[in-house]
Amino acid sequence: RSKNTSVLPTNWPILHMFPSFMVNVHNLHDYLTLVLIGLGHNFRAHGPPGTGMRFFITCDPANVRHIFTTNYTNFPKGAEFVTIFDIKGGTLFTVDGEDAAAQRGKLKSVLSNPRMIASTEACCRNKVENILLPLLAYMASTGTPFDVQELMSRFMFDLATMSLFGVDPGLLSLDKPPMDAVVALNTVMEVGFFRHAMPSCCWKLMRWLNIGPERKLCTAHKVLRRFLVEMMERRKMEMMERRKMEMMERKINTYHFGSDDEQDGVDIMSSYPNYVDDDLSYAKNIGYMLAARDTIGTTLTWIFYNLAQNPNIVSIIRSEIWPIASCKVASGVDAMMIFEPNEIKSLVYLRAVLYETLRLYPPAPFERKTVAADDIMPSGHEVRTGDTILISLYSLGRMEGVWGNDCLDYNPDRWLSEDGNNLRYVPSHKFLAFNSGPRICLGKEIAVMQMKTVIASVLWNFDVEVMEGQSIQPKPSCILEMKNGFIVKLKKREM
Ligand code: HEM
Repeated sequence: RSKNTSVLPTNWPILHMFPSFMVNVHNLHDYLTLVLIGLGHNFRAHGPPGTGMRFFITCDPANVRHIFTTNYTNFPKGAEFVTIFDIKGGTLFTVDGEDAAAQRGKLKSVLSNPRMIASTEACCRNKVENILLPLLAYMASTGTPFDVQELMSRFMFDLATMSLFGVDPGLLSLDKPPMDAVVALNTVMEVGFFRHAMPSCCWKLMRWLNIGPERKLCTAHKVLRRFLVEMMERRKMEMMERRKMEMMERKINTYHFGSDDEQDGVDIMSSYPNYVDDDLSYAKNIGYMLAARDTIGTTLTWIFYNLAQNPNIVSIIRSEIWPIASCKVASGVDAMMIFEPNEIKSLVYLRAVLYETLRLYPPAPFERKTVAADDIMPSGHEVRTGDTILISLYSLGRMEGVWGNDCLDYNPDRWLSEDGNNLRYVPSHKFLAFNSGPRICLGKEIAVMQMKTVIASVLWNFDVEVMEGQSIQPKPSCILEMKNGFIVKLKKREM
């Protein structure tokens, strides 16, 4: 991959590099990658005068370590990020400093509570066994092509809502119920991308006039508010029902030794008993839905896409699963094999497949930080107070200087130790998909468990056939979804 100077953005008088980025906005991640290759992992870009757009764009691991770990207090998310994601305002996803530390501490203890982990595992496993696999078996028996991205989006939406509210909205179903709230979440991420790319005065004017993407976002807010209110109501009803049942059971069983504590639900809302229906709670719930749903749903789709191009890797995954499968009996009408999260936890090659997908297709393709005080990057670049730093995770995973000359090949082996039995250590400033430093993702192990459960169960029971003539490309959004989805057909495996 020689340095191609023809892709470098033209530095126009007045408009600077703004036109080059606007022309390539439909393909921004790949365009940025080419520019970062051409300019040695870092460059500076300015918007038109008066817009305050002063960017330093990087995918240099040494700079990443400096920004996310060594000097991270100097690189907060910043006020502009908060206005861009005003929907998540005041939550962990937009704040810094002590406020972030307090919210993070609380959420970390909620997500690492063993009862919460057990409940998340059970929800995922049951959803795969009772809904996902039978639905896929039906698709296979009727030879119906379907969009993996839509299916995974429905699946993850149900799981994220269940872990938040303890209520299953039931979007993953043969009847394909309307997915307005899913579309609304996607709109939040698409309009977020648009806001990142535009001078803030432009999108703020559009918001004031309620036109274009801002109008779409306004409608999305209304849909999401309605959805969250409905989920809270359903949660209340279901909890009342549960309590009634428990009381009846207590009357019947005079030897009941359980405490009230043990009867409490294990969804996330139960850990926030002082819930009030205000803007902050709304923002927290939306933030959680975006963190837990979009990331995994998107990654699962890219995994199936990559595996479809690499049947040899599918065979290796099946060989790794075989010792577990050979001790089990298939269940259900369609005789399918389901794998317990605990059984597949230690599968090293399957984890390498997830990481290899996240390297090339990180669901959060870029991070945005602000410079609090003038600083010099390890690369030697100076940054000034108020500058915006964009870190391209998408490009970082595709740099020859970081991953070697096969950086564009899909090769899970690169994650394995020499004997293939363990994972190789790769520092998070090189593999940034789950973020790095004190703000590293809090849901990494939950995500790995859910993705492994889905991939192992689907690959063991089905062969995946990709429909021809598709154009696979990322959508311009803050989440790396596919623009046109990914259509496949399934065939039940004979065993
Ligand atoms: C493939 C799956 C996932 C990926 C690639 C991923 C990636 C990330 C990234 C890049 C961030 C930093 C975001 C930012 O700074 O703006 C982040 C933060 C976070 N993630 Fe994840 N995530 C995944 C799944 C999850 C899940 C399932 C949960 C919850 C169960 C979760 C909870 C969080 C939380 C709470 C934060 C905020 C941490 C903080 O700001 O201190 N993530 N994640």
